[in-house]
Amino acid sequence: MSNRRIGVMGGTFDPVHHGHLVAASEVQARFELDEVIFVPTGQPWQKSDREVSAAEDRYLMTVIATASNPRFSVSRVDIDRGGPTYTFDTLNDLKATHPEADLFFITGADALEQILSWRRADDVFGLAHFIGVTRPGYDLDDTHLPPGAVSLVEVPAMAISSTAVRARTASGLPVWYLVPDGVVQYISKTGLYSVPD
Ligand SMILES: Nc1ncnc2c1ncn2[C@@H]1O[C@H](COP(=O)(O)OP(=O)(O)OP(=O)(O)O)[C@@H](O)[C@H]1O
Ligand SMILES: O=C(O)c1ccc[n+]([C@@H]2O[C@H](COP(=O)([O-])O)[C@@H](O)[C@H]2O)c1
Repeated sequence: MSNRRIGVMGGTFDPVHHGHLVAASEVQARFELDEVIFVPTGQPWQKSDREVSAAEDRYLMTVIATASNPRFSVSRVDIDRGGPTYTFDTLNDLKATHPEADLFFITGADALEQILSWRRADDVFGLAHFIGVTRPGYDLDDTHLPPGAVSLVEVPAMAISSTAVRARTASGLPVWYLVPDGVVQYISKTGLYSVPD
């Protein structure tokens, strides 16, 4: 029997949006993945220059956003480990719980650009095959990465960022259709991203 094929979509997801979901869905189909596990970060250490929402809010929004897709699930490994999140740890933890699986780590073009600055960057490529996906505004390039370690995939262009969703909410602009309906409702119910009066 062939190994189970598991996609891993790591992100801060503050909040999760349709850019993340479309990328995961496209890679799932193209690479015939059995499932895609979304892994919200604990502390995203390369975003330490800004406030990041509570891990539980980011986790719950990711659960809400992925609940309707039977091939999507959400893992708490990075949140429960505590401390700064390193993909080296994420992949080792997922390998321990899924020893028979082949892992495929999905990243947008912007994250792919930064990979050599990650902790133990040389070692992460031995733990998963990396899949870089297109993102409007960024060049998708893997010439800085080990040959054969990365596949590049064009996904439907979604010019959406979590930064824009937070900024729109703070300015009172709608975020309907940028994030799933349940996430719009979660943001509104909790007051996340609103500027206090
Ligand atoms: N619109 C998009 N299209 C393709 N990939 C995306 C898109 N948005 C995010 N990604 C990828 O999803 C992963 C998680 O992204 P992240 O949670 O940091 O979202 P973000 O929109 O970049 O957030 P922020 O604006 O807060 O920096 C990264 O690999 C990122 O490159
Ligand atoms: O391993 C690292 O040092 C590292 C540094 C920055 C980002 N990452 C991972 O890259 C993914 C996208 O991160 P971000 O910050 O763009 O949301 C997420 O899974 C992070 O844990 C990993």
